[in-house]
Amino acid sequence: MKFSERLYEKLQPIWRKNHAHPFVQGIGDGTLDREKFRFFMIQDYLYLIDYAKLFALGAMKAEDVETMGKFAKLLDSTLNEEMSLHLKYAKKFEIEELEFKQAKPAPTTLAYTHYMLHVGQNGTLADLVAAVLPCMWSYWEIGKELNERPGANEHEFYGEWIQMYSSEEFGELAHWCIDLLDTLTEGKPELELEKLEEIFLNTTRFEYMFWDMSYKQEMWPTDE
Ligand SMILES: Cc1ncc(C[n+]2csc(CCO)c2C)c(N)n1
Repeated sequence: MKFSERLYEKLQPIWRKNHAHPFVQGIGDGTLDREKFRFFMIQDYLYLIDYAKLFALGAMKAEDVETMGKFAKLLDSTLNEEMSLHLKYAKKFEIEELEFKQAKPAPTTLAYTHYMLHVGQNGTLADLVAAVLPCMWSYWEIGKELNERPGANEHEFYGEWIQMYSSEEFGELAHWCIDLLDTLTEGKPELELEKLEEIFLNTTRFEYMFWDMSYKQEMWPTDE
């Protein structure tokens, strides 16, 4: 069994929760409160900055030129393509550039990105890939599912989001990352695989927490 197949089985209960979450359902049927989406976009903008740094770390740790080049491309496309969606949404939701620039990470954003950066900086390339994979894989699955709903990808607010994450380009990205992890884990001892499984599970959990945080627009409780 490929390592990714084993992970796929493990993550099912959390993915079912992700798909059923009112934030995700609200994107799908277009009923999501705009303020919640606005909060999500700003936190996601901060998330992407740190996430992009993981691709820089991936390029550092890559063991061949092809993988290094792919990470470099990903760094570029996260900053210049995926973020352009956020900036487009900023216009729709009247978010000033300054609001992005001055935004501070909520506890879940900070915990999630710092956990990934910790793993990326201190671990192996396989550790790093296990940490970043749930982000790509789960968005692709959610994007595909929502895209199948009649009219969802044409919704005036959330349609573009669905179009982006259900696109072939994002599918290929997720598959590249899955294949890389499978290659890196081939023939590795069980103890090492268990460690990777835990990293993967932690960021899968953080993906759920990110939806939940956004739905609740959760900031620091001490600042309220
Ligand atoms: C919390 C959170 N999780 C996943 C994504 C999706 N995503 C982020 S970077 C990337 C790949 C390269 O751009 C993908 C698919 C997101 N935006 N926010």
